Amino acid sequence: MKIVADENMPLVDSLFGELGEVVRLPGRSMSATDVKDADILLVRSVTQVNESLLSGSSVKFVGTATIGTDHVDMSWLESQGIAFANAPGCNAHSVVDYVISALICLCQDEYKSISDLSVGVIGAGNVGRRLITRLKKLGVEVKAYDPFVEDDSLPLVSFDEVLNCDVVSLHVPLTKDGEHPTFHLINEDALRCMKRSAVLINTSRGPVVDNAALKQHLILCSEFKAVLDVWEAEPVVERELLDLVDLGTAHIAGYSLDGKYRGTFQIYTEACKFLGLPMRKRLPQMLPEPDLVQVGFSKESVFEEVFPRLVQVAYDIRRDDRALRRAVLRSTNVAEAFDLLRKNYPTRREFSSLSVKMRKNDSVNCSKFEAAGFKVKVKS
Ligand SMILES: NC(=O)c1ccc[n+]([C@@H]2O[C@H](COP(=O)([O-])OP(=O)(O)OC[C@H]3O[C@@H](n4cnc5c(N)ncnc54)[C@H](O)[C@@H]3O)[C@@H](O)[C@H]2O)c1
Ligand SMILES: O=C(O)[C@H](O)[C@H](O)COP(=O)(O)O
Repeated sequence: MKIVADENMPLVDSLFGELGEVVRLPGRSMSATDVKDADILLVRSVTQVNESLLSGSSVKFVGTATIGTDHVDMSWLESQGIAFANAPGCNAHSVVDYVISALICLCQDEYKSISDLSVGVIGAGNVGRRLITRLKKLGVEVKAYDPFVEDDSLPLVSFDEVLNCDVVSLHVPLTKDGEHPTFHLINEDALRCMKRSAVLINTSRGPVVDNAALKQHLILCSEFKAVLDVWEAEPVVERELLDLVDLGTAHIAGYSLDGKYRGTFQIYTEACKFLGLPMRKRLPQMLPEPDLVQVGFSKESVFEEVFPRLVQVAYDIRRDDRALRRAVLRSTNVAEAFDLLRKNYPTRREFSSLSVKMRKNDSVNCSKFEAAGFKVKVKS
């Protein structure tokens, strides 16, 4: 059996190696010739999986180690009887870590606490729900908008109402058809409805925000802030827009090691099911021990003061912002520099890989650290 896989997918050899011959290729330039005689195709979001890639090939199963599926023509795959799997929720916690790190960073600049904010979450799926849960437990006022979800446990409001929050964070798939398409969901009109001093965070897909309208809005409204992990013309990043946003990163919100491993593992699980083979590997055995396992604070520490520092120890979004700005400034080929940053992304672990050492009687702070996504170890 021949398995063609994106070269930037971890664990492929150890998981799929025993199923067949694995050939690893750059995802963005994968061609019909590359995949013609493959049985299994494993991709990430940079490979367009459609008729022109797969027509006449022997591919029977396609797996994408991503949450998003907008790069895959699923109806064509179905019409051809080609099985398909993505990895729902695989890196959802990583994206939530990213958003919390962004909020902490912006709050620090204004000497504010995260609990001073109201946050509007657009899209209450795997990422949105986890974000809502963590933020609510941290004392943040949260509202959510999702026309496809009915759930009394969620703080669901109308689109206009969600846009009225201090922060609006996008967690929708990129869709162009149907009753509620998300292409340019945030356009000139939506931006005008938001507060003048609002923050827009986009970790979904670039075209969910009309980038030209956002650029114009940032030029006209100096108080408005934007945090962009995804860009409309990826892998090209418009320099002028990058200069205007507060934080800009190279589509790495979901790039925790945990999330990437989970993504490959989820499609390995689906491939084994498809092939009717037993799964011989388990994910926890494969994840390495994190470098930083535990942190502790002095007796006098106050949660509000140590929490931002803890978040930045676990994941500091400013490092990824600096890396993108440096790459874009120095490179003559922005697209290549963007892809290289993603290919060489350093190991990042999820908040949940880090334990906070607490005193036995400190139940209030224990629950706050847990709410933020960290593990808590109580000193006996
Ligand atoms: N930047 C990254 O690294 C990264 C990582 C993971 C996911 N993503 C992106 O984030 C998206 C969301 O991830 P998820 O795991 O939460 O997906 P999900 O499918 O679990 O949830 C998406 C939610 O969006 C809702 N939705 C759809 N159209 C909507 C609309 N017009 N308005 C409001 N809500 C709408 C759906 O009902 C669903 O509840 C993915 O599709 C992917 O494109 C990006
Ligand atoms: O949809 C997803 O899961 C994310 O956007 C994913 O992290 C993108 O990473 P890529 O597949 O481009 O490496």
